[in-house]
Amino acid sequence: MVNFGDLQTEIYLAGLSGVVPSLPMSFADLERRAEQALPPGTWSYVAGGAGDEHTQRSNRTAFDHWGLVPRMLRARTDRDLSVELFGTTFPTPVFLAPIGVIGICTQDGHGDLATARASAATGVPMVASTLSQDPLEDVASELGETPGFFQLYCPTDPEVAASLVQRAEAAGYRGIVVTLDTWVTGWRPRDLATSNFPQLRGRCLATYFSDPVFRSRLEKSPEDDPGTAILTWATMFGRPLVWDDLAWLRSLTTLPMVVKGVCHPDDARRAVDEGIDGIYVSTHGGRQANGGLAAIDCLAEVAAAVPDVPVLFDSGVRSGSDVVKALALGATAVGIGRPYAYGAALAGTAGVVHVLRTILAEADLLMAVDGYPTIADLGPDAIRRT
Ligand SMILES: Cc1cc2nc3c(=O)[nH]c(=O)nc-3n(C[C@H](O)[C@H](O)[C@H](O)COP(=O)(O)O)c2cc1C
Ligand SMILES: O=C(O)C(=O)c1ccccc1
Repeated sequence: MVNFGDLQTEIYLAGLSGVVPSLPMSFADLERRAEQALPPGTWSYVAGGAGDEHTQRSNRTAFDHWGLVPRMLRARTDRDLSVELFGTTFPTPVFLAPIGVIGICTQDGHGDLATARASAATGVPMVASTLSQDPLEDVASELGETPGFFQLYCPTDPEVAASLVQRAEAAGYRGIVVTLDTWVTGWRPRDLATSNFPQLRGRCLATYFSDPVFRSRLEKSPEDDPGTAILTWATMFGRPLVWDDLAWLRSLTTLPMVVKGVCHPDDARRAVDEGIDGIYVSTHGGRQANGGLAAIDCLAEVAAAVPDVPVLFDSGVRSGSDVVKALALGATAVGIGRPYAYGAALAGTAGVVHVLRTILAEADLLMAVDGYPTIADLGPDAIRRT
């Protein structure tokens, strides 16, 4: 297992032999190099967001108006970053957020597998997207000892939805994350300007195309008639989910079920009342709705509303200090999104591992310096709005 805290020592010691890191040490550098590494269409799809990207920017800038409060004389060398999620203890409080085009972010076109290998190497769980270049079973088989979760984009066809969930369960995923904020695609000027939507070009549909129920809806197989298969996918992609659907969704599996995209405490409370096991606060990285609140500003209120279930969080996390702030505001675990896609673009599995190690090493050192040796120490007193 990778040791996160040792990264700083490792880098300085290597420097004594004249070796400097080949991969970026700051998010700004990572982003710049990923832009050079990715094909332009993939870059704008990943980096872009909805509308004029105000929400996407706010997801980032909002972290700046939260400040951690340093506490002294609480130094400890036996720091513990582990968290418990649905009965499993994970070594760190971060996870890999679902990224539907991670498959095409690596040069070999198997970025989902590369990410799963990074998850296996680090113990950082992956939330595998419905939209993958390799079928969900193949992704699961690369996860090694690290438990994974499956993210469901609920299709309009209920039997296809049930099939996807059953396959995820059979493949060994430990929970289902149902994304609620993407039953239609947000207005994305960068992609519209280039008429580029990767899935409509047949990318990242392997889980669908390998699904027996989806295939039964086609006259010809996706191999024989990919055009019709893609259009059929596009027609059934997003079920307009309403509260009345929740009991049915919940009945599809006995695995823990998490709902993603919740930003209002009433929605969180109601979902938990209706049997949902975890709440995932997210604004989808500002890719879906523009003109909204920053996700980090929604977190504390949602977390306070559902004290008895895990609260996952993503949107705008770029550094270890962002992770620590989200934990202090009530997250149980914090999702890394675009940064690992950029790591994958630069160096596949090694790039994803590098991004996770840098973020976690910074989080660990920050907790050390600021006097919060364990995650349990990071309560509301640890953070203030400036
Ligand atoms: C290129 C891209 C593809 C994504 N695909 C999915 C997906 O398939 N399912 C999903 O629930 N969220 C998806 N997301 C949203 C992420 O899970 C996460 O909410 C978002 O990336 C967080 O914002 P950040 O990357 O700016 O931190 C995607 C995000 C990006 C950037
Ligand atoms: O790009 C996304 O964020 C995403 O997850 C998605 C995938 C398919 C349709 C709409 C959004």
